[in-house]
Amino acid sequence: MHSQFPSARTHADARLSHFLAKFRKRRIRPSGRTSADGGRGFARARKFLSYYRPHLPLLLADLACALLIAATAVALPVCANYVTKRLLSLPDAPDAIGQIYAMGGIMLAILAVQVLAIFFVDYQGHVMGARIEGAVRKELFEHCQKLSFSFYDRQRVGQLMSRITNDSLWLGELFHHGPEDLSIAALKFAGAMLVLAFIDPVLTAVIAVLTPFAVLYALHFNRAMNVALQRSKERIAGINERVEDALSGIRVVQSFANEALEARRFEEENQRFLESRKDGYRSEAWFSVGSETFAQLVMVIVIVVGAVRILTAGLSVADMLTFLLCVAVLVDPIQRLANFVRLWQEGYTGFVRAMELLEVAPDIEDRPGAVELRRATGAIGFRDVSFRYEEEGPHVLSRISLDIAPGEFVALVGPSGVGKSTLCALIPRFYDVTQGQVSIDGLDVRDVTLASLRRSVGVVQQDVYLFSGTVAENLRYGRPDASDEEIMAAAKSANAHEFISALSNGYDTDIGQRGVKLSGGQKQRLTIARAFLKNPSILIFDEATSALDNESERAVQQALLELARGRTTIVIAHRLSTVRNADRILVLTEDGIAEEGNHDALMAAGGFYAGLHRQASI
Ligand SMILES: Nc1ncnc2c1ncn2[C@@H]1O[C@H](COP(=O)(O)OP(=O)(O)OP(=O)(O)O)[C@@H](O)[C@H]1O
Repeated sequence: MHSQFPSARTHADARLSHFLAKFRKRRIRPSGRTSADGGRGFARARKFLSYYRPHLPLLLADLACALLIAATAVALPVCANYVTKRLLSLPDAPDAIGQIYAMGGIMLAILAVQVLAIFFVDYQGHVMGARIEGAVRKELFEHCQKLSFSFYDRQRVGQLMSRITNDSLWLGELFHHGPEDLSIAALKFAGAMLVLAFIDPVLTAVIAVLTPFAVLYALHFNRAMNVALQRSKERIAGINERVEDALSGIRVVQSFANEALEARRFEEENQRFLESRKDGYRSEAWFSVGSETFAQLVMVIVIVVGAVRILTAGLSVADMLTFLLCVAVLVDPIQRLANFVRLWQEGYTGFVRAMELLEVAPDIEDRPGAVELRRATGAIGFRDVSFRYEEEGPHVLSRISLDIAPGEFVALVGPSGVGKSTLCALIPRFYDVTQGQVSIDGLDVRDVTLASLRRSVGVVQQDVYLFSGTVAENLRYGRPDASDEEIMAAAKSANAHEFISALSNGYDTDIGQRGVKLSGGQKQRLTIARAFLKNPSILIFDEATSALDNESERAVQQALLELARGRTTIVIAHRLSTVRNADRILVLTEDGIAEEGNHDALMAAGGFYAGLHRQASI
């Protein structure tokens, strides 16, 4: 059964225009400015560092271990130099063998320290990274909960999910390896160069000259990898969006037999993702080849130049051996940096995407000094209210003024798309008025805290949304601390107890995702029971227009009347029976509130409402 009121535009039209309105809105990247922006880059760097604050002791221990790893790595060639240069040159000294064993012992002790430090860094460092990653994900999720309806009108859920889940996967590695790899690499490099400079400054200078070329090469491919990774993150978000859309709407997909179409669309996204991955891997391969070549090149140069200097400049074989050992220590930071750069790219692009989302300020927030709305009596006032969804868009509501008394039951009727739902959405501040004022108990809704406002207003929407889980869990959403008895009482008041008891596990029955295992009328009664538990002073009920059989409709109707008792109620009414019960009927048209009064008065006036009613009765 459809709405008993014929509409100026059909519902299908209204939904289509909703859809088009949404589509027309430019989907922006969450941040209006680019990540290249300098000031923002600085703020992000500070934000990045701030995540370490709760883990400072662990970070310091991590850095101390990094220092130990670097120091022990450089110490081993120095010990080798001592053994080869000092002890082997005096093989006849009485304690030479003993000293060699002693040096062996020292080197084993150094190795033991190194192993312990590596273990600490690997284990505790990763734990720290994972904790920070969890904190960022939590912050993202909590932030998303605060963003307003208008934000979600513009964004796609699949894309947002990708930012919260996929993109944050590398953050832990980044936060862990960032300080550790950089400090180990820098310390090892500096330590090895220092030892090398002591042994042979000329050979060291040759290596020092080569290093900037390696750095420039790395920076070049670093940038290419960055671009490719950013793109592939956007594309995996596109895949997420497709999956979310196609699986959430699987019933529509299958009923239109459009599985092949969806598969084709998915494959397009999949291919685009693959292409961006390929670009990334190409840059990565060039990068690895370059760093590996540099390492090998240094080794060859040391062997050749070192050998020449043994013959011509009196460099000892022991020094040459130490030199080669030091070059191995020197090459490690270069390879470590190469790995780190890849990791940095993955992690940092994810971090930037996370920050872009965190930088979106909720446009509906508590004003400074907002007061608690104590148990409201439920008087609602609209003063000269105008509203439009977009800055440049048309006004949906123009200069509406209206007073609703505490406890009044008001039915809102009118053609589809004139703004009935929009008008109601302004009361709990799902959107803020463009002009004018909405008040509850004489207080501007913008002057009270959002939490207390939304506690006072219960909304039962036409598009029933239930969460996966059991019946009881869904009901408890209305009041998390409700007892089992209270839940049952609410279900009884909402005419839902009987059908719930008949389910296989009663209140513990799993209702499937979004309540797919329940009928439309049953779902609506559950949401009414949820509102009973919430017990708000003001109730907004967007009556379902979809088919409910007579019995279901009666059950929902009774539940609604029961729920409305003692509270201010606004029903966006589609059924004659609801309208008849109302204290006052408001007819909203494109020109504003065209008529108001009770059923009899409006019928007697013979205006728009009477016309609608007559058509509906035919
Ligand atoms: N989130 C939105 N963004 C942009 N435009 C919107 C949005 N929601 C609604 N609109 C537009 O605002 C107008 C009023 O919509 P609203 O849903 O308030 O009408 P309604 O009278 O409740 O319709 P119905 O009876 O069909 O539910 C419509 O033209 C609609 O396209």
